[in-house]
Amino acid sequence: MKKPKSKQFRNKLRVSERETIKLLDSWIQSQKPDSGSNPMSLPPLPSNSPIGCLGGDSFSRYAGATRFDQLPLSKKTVDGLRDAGFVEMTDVQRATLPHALCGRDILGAAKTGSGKTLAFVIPVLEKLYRETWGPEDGVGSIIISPTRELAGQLFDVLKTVGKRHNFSAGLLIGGRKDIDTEKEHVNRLNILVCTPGRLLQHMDETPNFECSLLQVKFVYEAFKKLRPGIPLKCLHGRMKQGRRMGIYSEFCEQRSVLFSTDVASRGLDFNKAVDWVVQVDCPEDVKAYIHRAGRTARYHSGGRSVLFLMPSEMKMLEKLQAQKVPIQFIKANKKRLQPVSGLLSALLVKYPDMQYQAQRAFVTYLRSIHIQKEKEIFDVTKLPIDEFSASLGLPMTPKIRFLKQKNKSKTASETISLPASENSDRENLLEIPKEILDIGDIDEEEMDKAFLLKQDTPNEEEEKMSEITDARPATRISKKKKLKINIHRPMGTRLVYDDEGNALPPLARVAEIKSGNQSFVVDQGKKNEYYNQMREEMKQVDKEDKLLDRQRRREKRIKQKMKLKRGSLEEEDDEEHSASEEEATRDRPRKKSKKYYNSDSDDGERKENKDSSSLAEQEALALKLLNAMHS
Ligand SMILES: Nc1ncnc2c1ncn2[C@@H]1O[C@H](COP(=O)(O)OP(=O)(O)OP(=O)(O)O)[C@@H](O)[C@H]1O
Repeated sequence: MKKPKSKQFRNKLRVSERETIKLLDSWIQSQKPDSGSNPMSLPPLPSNSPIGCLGGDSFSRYAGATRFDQLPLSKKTVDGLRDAGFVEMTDVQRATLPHALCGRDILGAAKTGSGKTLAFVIPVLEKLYRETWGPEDGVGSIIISPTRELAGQLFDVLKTVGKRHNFSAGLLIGGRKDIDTEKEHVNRLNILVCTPGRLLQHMDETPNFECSLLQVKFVYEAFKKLRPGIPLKCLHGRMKQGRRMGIYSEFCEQRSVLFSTDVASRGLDFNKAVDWVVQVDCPEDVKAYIHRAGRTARYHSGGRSVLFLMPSEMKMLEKLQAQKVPIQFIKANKKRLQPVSGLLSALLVKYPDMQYQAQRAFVTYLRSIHIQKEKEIFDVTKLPIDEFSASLGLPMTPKIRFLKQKNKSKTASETISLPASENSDRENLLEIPKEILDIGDIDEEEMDKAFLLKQDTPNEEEEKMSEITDARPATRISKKKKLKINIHRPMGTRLVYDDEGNALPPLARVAEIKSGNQSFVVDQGKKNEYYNQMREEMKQVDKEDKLLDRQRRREKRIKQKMKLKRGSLEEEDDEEHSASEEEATRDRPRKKSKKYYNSDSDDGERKENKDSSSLAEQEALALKLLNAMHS
């Protein structure tokens, strides 16, 4: 058994790691390649050139590197690569890694087997390493693979190259039975390698599985922009532990408002710092209520707590009373209520990025209600969903996908073992027994689900269509094709320009510009009117388009008919022509009787001369006479 490392040794290790990270950061910053440049076009670094810090603030160039050890990588990654036999970089790795390491977004395409996997696995490891991501920091990176077998391969590469790091990682793919075990562990994993369907399943069903930071982040960002005149802070479980502690101590020292998820409700002792605890959503149970409210009135100091409940959640009051929680029921004075939805709509107009945050906040909140067990209190269907959406400033209620998929829960799971020992390098990554890796068929349903997620709000007709196509395998291919096309389709953004030609947010035309600054105020009525008008315009345009299309098709049909008719006439003519030629050469005496057409006939109808045989005889006779005259 390995001797546990002493606290002193661990501290020393941490300090040296922090210094290494500082050095790596300086190296990356000082030598970063120009954005959009191709490192492959630079002369390769000579193999014996010095690497890393060259003294003072000077560092070696890493764009143009040909070997992994010429890049600003952690020793853990370089060692992992070397152990696996990776020394020289492939082209795609040379082209992408210098950009990826300095935090740029990359869209890479290269032929199969060219080494794309390492081109994104290395930056994942390095990013988390330089952020000093630890087990308590939860999910830091998600790698999505279209198929289970590819996900399995990626996971193997990650395990091999990252074996010297201390991250936990998991392979989340469909096709396994017990998802509950996975749900218990997933929030403690640092790197997820998953297929889209399985990821969505966790997003829909796993409590607190939230990888986007969007209940608190939207509310916090929105209030910050509304400038309430008091410092605001935000605390959530997806924050790194160090940052969380920093916010916590700032909040204790400075008079401020802290927006927080339940992460702050347990354990954190704010001392006497908290005057009010405002619970804007219903706690999961009585225990959760007590934990939240318990952040105020610590020790001998006083404090207050207020809880907002929706009418459908009033049963929670009975539960609290049954547990002897002192409650004072307050009915809100409607005159003093100040709706914020108008202000938030204006914010969403001014900061279009926030529209997506608001949508996600809406869906995430409803999902958190949906997955609660106490259904007599938490019933999504009883919530005023449209009002809630409008209260976030959203012009339209987003579609709530998970409500429709209620009973469609897929089977899935795998045995996950968390690292058994801190001392074992190999076990620092989650081990998934290889034999239970499902490398079966490509999961079409997972792919479809992911594509559907991309389509922001499919209309009802499209949904009906997809139900029909689901039921008819023969049309399934065309459905998939359509969805694939949609994925790459540019989003339909409507741009409005001001007099000087500057692009404005979509609702700017119905907004009033506040004098002095560039902020917009959108009147709710005007906005609705605007959308109604747009809808009417679109209906009209649609009608005209359909009419035009019908006309065009009719004309085409007529043309085709005429062509066909002409074609058959010519064909017949040709046939007769060639037939008569053939016969003329083959069998002159049995020459076909001549046909005559009635030139008066407008419709081109042919009339065969009934006296054709006598005419032939007459011709023969005339010929005979002529011959006799010449002879
Ligand atoms: N720098 C390298 N040196 C040596 N071998 C490498 C290097 N990079 C990748 N490989 C090996 O090349 C093979 C293909 O790599 P990888 O699977 O990453 O390719 P890919 O481009 O992702 O392929 P696909 O498009 O088929 O998924 C693997 O066996 C991998 O171990």
